Amino acid sequence: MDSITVFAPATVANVACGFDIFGFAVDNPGDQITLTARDEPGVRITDIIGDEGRLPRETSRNTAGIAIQTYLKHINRTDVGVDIVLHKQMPLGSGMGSSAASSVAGVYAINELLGRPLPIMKLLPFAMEGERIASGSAHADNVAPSLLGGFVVIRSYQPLDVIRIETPASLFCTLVHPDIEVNTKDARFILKNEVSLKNTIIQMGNVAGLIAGLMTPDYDLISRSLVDVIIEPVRAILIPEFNEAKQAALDNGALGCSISGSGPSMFALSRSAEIAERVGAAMQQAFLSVGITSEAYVSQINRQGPKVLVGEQVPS
Ligand SMILES: Nc1ncnc2c1ncn2[C@@H]1O[C@H](COP(=O)(O)OP(=O)(O)OP(=O)(O)O)[C@@H](O)[C@H]1O
Ligand SMILES: N[C@@H](CCO)C(=O)O
Repeated sequence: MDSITVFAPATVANVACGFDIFGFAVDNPGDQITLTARDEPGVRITDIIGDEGRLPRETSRNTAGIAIQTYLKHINRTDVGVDIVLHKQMPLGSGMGSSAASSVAGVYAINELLGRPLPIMKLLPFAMEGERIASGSAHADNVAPSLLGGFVVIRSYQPLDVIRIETPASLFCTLVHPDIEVNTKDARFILKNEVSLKNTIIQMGNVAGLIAGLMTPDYDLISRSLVDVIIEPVRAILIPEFNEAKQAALDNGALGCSISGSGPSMFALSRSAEIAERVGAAMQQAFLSVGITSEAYVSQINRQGPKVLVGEQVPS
């Protein structure tokens, strides 16, 4: 095989109470990448479509490029030559894991193109390198769910310990992206370094409650646990109409609603597709009331992660 096209899904990181440790994948949007083998060694970005010229074409500054480069170095295959065409199908600085979707699509595609020398789980550190250049921090709560699919817990970063959690089949996510931009680097910079013992205890209770609620499953427990007393109060000011959009989601039957990743997108979880659609319309209306247009996406938790669109998937 000398060419492959892969799609990697967007993700909701943090999931209210789990800053840097929880994330899940959704069906759409996502990024698409095509890799074509070349005789001459080296990783080259030949085209990026859909970024309005804003993303770095330099391999070592693009999350897809850096993920592929560090992967090839690790497996001692710097002799490999590959051309990258990246189709950005989601906005930058969106809070939907745009930088992560590119790096996951890239590293997954190169591993398949080479006949899968590494198991999927081992690709995670290379995708995390993409996050390091995008936001200054190699956080895994976008790349891990995009790569593995499903709802993921990062129990530890050193050593990396990632667990995939079962979620109820009828759990639906509404993701609303208001047409404004928040840079992850900036959204991390405004966070406080100290947290009170009182808030730590509340947050730990919600973290444990959310996992128990998802695994049982217990929708009321999920609902009670989708609360963030540490990060959301600080970052909410970056999102105009945050409180109104959140209230609209809850009034329309959402189990909970918070910031997706570092924002400005917001997510809500609901018990059915119908409720999730209604919640999305109400949230969009809240943004529109102050003249902010938005896109809404409704899907189940995506359990598949990346998928090969053109080319052959290596059998597992
Ligand atoms: N392939 C890529 N896709 C997206 N951003 C990239 C890529 N390569 C490099 N970057 C850089 O990463 C930054 C965007 O990352 P940022 O984390 O702010 O957005 P995001 O990934 O959409 O956010 P979030 O992780 O909150 O969803 C931009 O500065 C951009 O230049
Ligand atoms: N956990 C990261 C995710 C960024 O999408 C943050 O909130 O900064």
